Amino acid sequence: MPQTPKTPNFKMTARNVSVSYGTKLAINDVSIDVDQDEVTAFIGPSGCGKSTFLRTLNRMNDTVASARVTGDIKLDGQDIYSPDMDVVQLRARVGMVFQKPNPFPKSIYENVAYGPRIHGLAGTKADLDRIVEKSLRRAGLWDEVKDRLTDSGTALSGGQQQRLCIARAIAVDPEVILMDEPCSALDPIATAKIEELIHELRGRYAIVIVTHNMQQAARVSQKTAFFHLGTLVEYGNTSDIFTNPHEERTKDYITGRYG
Ligand SMILES: Nc1ncnc2c1ncn2[C@@H]1O[C@H](COP(=O)(O)OP(=O)(O)OP(=O)(O)O)[C@@H](O)[C@H]1O
Repeated sequence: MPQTPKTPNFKMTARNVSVSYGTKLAINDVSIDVDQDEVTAFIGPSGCGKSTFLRTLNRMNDTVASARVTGDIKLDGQDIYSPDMDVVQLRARVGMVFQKPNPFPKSIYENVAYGPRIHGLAGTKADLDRIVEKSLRRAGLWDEVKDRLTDSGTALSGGQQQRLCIARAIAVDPEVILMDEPCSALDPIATAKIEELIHELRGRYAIVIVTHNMQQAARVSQKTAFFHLGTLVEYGNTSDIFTNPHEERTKDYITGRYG
């Protein structure tokens, strides 16, 4: 039976976004919609601008002095580059998980409790305990750490550390989670756990993932964007991008002709 196309439910919209570092143009005129209910993957050869574009979605590029972003990016219709946007609040709403797991050198509990505490999300210690447990459960880590919440987060395995970082992002109740090559430092078993987790989190959060691994993009995402030399070459349903790409450059990349 033919599938009824899903009604789009856009959480973020980017229009004509360009990014330069000094005089070097890293992203040129990219427009994309991020659907609330889907996982969106960014793929493309090294240096094509995937991470740069990802970081525009929660203004992480603000931290790079030479970076200049132009164009228009909206979250629920609100301009995230508007002068009255509270960037701390924005980064709680649009959370981020990095390539290398980066837990704070604090206890497992504190890693997760820190954000809710500074954002005033818990009135009492019992509230905070509940948020910590819920976030660790959602990140698929609770059973492994519930008896050692006071141990240091940095003592966990790499895969557990990455799930702790996901729990830390979840704890402040984000709407969007950006993941910048979240499995590149992990072994295949830890990678499979993160991919499983992405499946479980889909729908609750809009998820955007940068990955070098095309099989991973095919496994975890519903939409794929292919970047090359700072431009968005093709964006569409993951199944179409991998089986029936429209653009020659996409075809060459997914068949391994370059990259
Ligand atoms: N902080 C920075 N300062 C100057 N140039 C930068 C900076 N970050 C990235 N670039 C340049 O911008 C371009 C895009 O880099 P970016 O890291 O976004 O690409 P990428 O597709 O994510 O690459 P990779 O897959 O290797 O991580 C590259 O030419 C890179 O050298």
